[in-house]
Amino acid sequence: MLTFLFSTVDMYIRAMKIIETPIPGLLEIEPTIFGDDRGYFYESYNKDAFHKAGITVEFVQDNQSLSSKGVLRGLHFQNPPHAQGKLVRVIAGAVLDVALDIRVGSPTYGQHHKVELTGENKKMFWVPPGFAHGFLTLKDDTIFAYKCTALYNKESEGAVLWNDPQLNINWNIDSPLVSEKDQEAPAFDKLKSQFQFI
Ligand SMILES: Cc1cn([C@H]2C[C@H](O)[C@@H](COP(=O)(O)OP(=O)(O)O[C@H]3O[C@H](C)C(=O)[C@H](O)[C@H]3O)O2)c(=O)[nH]c1=O
Repeated sequence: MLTFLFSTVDMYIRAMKIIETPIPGLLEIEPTIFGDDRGYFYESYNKDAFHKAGITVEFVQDNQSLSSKGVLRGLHFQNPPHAQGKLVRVIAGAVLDVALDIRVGSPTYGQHHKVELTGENKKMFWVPPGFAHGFLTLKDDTIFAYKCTALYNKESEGAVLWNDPQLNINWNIDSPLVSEKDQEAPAFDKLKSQFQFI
């Protein structure tokens, strides 16, 4: 029975359910939501629960952004030694969130995983260092919040072109609102990734 309770695919930890993705290391997380006639409560981060789930990282910076519908931010990363792991979620609204494996030597190098994060589903997504990250907002007034395992370091920032056809990411949109910086990001085959798969 214990084995069943702690299967490797869905581990039920006190405050959350961990769901593995086709890319090892990328995890979807469903927190336990406590609802009552006032509304809801949930732990958006619990160090003990995360460490028990194997996410034994320390977060050092929290970020938050507001976007209208049809905004695409990404695909971004910071190069080593400033690489960031990100625990991302949507406080209000909805996004299609994407993480792209840019670790040289990884069996899933160049592959991505998509997940819809919304204020309703309160789902979270753990994106370790070694992935480029981005999202497309699906609703107006979407508030995106995330914890980072390394501080912002502008000089180490890198990006991959969001609609590079070789990545085959289906964003379901032709013309999102993208920053000039993101529109000029290099194609994946021009990326000289500094991340090694270990
Ligand atoms: C990321 C960041 C930005 N900034 C400043 C730099 C710019 O003056 C301004 C907006 O930055 P940017 O246009 O890069 O913001 P996003 O496009 O939302 O970037 C983020 O979007 C994707 C989805 C990510 O995963 C990254 O965490 C991050 O790159 O905030 C800071 O001061 N600190 C920071 O940590």
